[in-house]
Amino acid sequence: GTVGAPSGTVNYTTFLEDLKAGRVKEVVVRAGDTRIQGVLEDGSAFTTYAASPPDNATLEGWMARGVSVRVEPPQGQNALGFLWPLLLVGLLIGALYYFSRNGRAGPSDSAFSFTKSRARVLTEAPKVTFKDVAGAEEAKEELKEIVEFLKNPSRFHEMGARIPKGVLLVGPPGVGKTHLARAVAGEARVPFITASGSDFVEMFVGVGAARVRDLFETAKRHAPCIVFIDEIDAVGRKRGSGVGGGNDEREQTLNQLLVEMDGFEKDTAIVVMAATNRPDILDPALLRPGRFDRQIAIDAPDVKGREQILRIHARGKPLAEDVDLALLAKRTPGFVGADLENLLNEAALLAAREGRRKITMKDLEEAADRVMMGPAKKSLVLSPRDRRITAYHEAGHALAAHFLEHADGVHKVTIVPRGRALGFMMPRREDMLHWSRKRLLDQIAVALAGRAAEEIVFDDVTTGAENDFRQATELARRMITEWGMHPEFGPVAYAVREDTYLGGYDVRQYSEETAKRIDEAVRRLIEEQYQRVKALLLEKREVLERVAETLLERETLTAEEFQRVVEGLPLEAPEEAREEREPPRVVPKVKPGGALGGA
Ligand SMILES: Nc1ncnc2c1ncn2[C@@H]1O[C@H](COP(=O)(O)OP(=O)(O)OP(=O)(O)O)[C@@H](O)[C@H]1O
Ligand SMILES: [Zn+2]
Repeated sequence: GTVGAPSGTVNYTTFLEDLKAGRVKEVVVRAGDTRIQGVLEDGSAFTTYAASPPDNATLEGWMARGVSVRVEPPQGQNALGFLWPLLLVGLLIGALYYFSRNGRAGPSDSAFSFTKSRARVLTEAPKVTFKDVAGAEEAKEELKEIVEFLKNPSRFHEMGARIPKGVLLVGPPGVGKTHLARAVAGEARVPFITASGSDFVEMFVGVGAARVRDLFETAKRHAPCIVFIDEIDAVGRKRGSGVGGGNDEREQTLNQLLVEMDGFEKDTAIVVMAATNRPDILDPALLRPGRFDRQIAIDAPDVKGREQILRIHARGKPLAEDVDLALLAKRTPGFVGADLENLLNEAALLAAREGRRKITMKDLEEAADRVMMGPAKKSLVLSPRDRRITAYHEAGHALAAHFLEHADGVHKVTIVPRGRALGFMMPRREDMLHWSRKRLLDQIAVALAGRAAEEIVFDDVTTGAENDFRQATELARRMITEWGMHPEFGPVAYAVREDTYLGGYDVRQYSEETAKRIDEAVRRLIEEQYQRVKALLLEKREVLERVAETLLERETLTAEEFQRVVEGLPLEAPEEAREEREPPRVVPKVKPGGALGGA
């Protein structure tokens, strides 16, 4: 590869031609992402976008052509990790299927070192401004001061005002940390110099430190400016915490960074912004006054924020009349900016592929499913038995979601496999802030309902409920240890959650003996809910059969279709049902009680 070769964006077709002609040397893809980056034999770098994330067979095909393929872990992994337990009740995971696929592909064997370009300098101020950043109002407010400073540093210096040198943006992946930092530079009309923490992670002692020095030399030449370091945790990890003790190279790099931050003269107008989703693993020295002493948290957007983000990214995209972005925002809890941008892009591709001129609501809904779960695997042929099990499992989730008073109702239930799931039931959930005890219990019951249905109908159970159990158990445990919702344990915080944005991990605050009691109580709580939901399904056995059989016939049921099947009404023929779909009727549900936060 070449160092810092400009990475031009090419058409996917061009890429395929290059591929056929043997001109492609290396590619890097991110699992679940449509972006493909690579290097041609002549050393030039390129970027292209596939219509859907390349699957293993495709990657194997490329490898067979002598291309060296590297697959990086999915970007949205964390965002999804936190979304799963909250949004998707009822993944039936084909564990065996999944593992066998992954075991076979193994593209990571052929990893190669993709030469990282060093700091990228945008000498022109970026065009992005605060109005391109939706939501994040508090963050923008806090950053205004920095914008003012960069616009007119001497005024601040004359006043002897102390301006933060370093600002740490903290938040889960894809919430727009980079986007926001770029907007600060855009607002202030100053150059934006970016680097990623991983650019500095090198094998050879001294290289990383030299790059840090380089970065700040560049910055000084362009001041006033913003230096942005993405993934600062890659260099900023606590010292001495490396595997097997110290890592000289990394420590030297970190030390160099500290030296540089201390070293600006008082009147240098450089603001260093950095982003991380793991503030907890940063070396405390980085957070000291005069370094990254200002932290700004950016959270996943709420429904309003999601709608605004959708509006921003829908600009310039032709939307059909039936498109309701507010409704789409409601249906995408847990989605971050990057997911929403991706969603609109996927929808545009879907419409374009079918030769339509406008993006419809159906495109958007399909795109949302794709972003969440990966593209539908239409070609995956399940055995009749697997299909039946999946249908009953998902029907179980759906019935529980429908009949339990405090559950969320059904938005959609399907046995079309997607991503790792063989089917799923998507609840009609609109917000995730208010969780009452009753709602949580129903939620646990809904999660367990898939397995309960399997047990009732097949008198046997499968491995497909792994994720359901993880979800149910986590909720049960948190009800007891964090939310004070178990009579035996009272309103005591047994566990304090560390704010890692990675699902958090618990710092235990209780004795061994309490730990045992908690485990026992979790087990009892889950067992109770399992029995409760199993009794419900037994009572509604007829409806269960009806829903499962209809699923086997139609594969997917929308909210209204599900409602009709439950009531025993006939469905329209599949085609018409699709064409003239009425807006879904919102079945009013009991509004959940007091704000519990952190749910
Ligand atoms: N609040 C927002 N308003 C508008 N667009 C957004 C917003 N948040 C994210 N996006 C879009 O999502 C894309 C990804 O965001 P960005 O790369 O800034 O996220 P990030 O938090 O830096 O993620 P990572 O930690 O993975 O680098 C951006 O290109 C931007 O267009
Ligand atoms: Zn399930």
